[in-house]
Amino acid sequence: MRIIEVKDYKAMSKKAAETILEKVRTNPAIILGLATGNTPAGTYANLIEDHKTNQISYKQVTTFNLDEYIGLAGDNPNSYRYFMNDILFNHLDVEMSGTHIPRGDTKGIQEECQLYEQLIENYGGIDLQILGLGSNGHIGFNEPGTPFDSKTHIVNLTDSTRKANASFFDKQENVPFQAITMGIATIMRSKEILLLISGDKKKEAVDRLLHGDIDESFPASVLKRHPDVTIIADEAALAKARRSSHDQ
Ligand SMILES: N[C@@H]1[C@@H](O)[C@H](O)[C@@H](COP(=O)(O)O)O[C@@H]1O
Repeated sequence: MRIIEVKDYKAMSKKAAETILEKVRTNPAIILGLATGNTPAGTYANLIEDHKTNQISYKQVTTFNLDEYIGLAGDNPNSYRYFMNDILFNHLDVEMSGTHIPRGDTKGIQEECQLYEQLIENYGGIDLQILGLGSNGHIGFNEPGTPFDSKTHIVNLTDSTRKANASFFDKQENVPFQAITMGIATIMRSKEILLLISGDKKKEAVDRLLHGDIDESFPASVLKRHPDVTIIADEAALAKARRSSHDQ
C-alpha cells in the first residue's frame, strides 16, 4: 500500500480528484467504482469544478457504486442513488444508464445481489475503486466479520454504522437496518484501489489498518493483500498510526 500524506480534507480531495482525472484522461472508457459518505464528497466537488473548466468528458465512463440501503427507492433523498445523482452525476456529462448502484427497493434483493455482481463481471471488473473507511474498519458496507471471499450481498448494519450515518437522516430511527454491498472479494478484484481517509475520527482505524493483522474482524485489513492500493490520508487521520510507528 502506498501512502500519500496530505495536510487536510481539502488537500485530500484535490489529490484524489487529480488522480481520478489522470485515469479518465488516459482511459476515457474507464470503469470507476465509487463510494458515498462525507469522505469522497469533496473529491466529487473537485471533479465537477474541473469539468466546468476543462470539459473532460465522462460520456464513455461506466460507474459502479459500492452499496445502497435496502428499502429506499432511488428518489428517496436518503438513498445513495439520490446522493450520487445530486453530488456528482447530475453535474457531469455522464450517461445515466452507465451509472450503476444496487437497487434497494426491489422485492428480489437476493437476485439483485447476483445481478449486480454479474454486471460488474460482464464489464470485465472495476479499473479504479474509490473507497472510504468506516471507523470500525468497514469498506463499502462490509462490517467486521464479513468473509473475505464475499461477493455482493445483503448486510445487517451495526449500531455504530447506523449512528455514524445518522447525520444524513432526520432521525437515527430512519436509518435502514440493512443494505446491499459489493462484497470484499468484489472490491478486491478491482485492478486499482484508492482509499481516502480524513479526520481525527478515523485515526484509530488507520492505526489498526497500518499496524494490525490481516483479519476478518477488521475488513479494510484485506487491502494489504491487494497489489495496487494507494491511500490518501490527512494528518489528523494519520496522527495515531504515525505515533505508533515512532514508538516501535
Ligand atoms: N457505506 C459507506 C461507506 O462506503 C463509507 O466509506 C463509510 C465512511 O463514511 P464517511 O466517509 O462519511 O466517514 O460510511 C458508509 O457506511
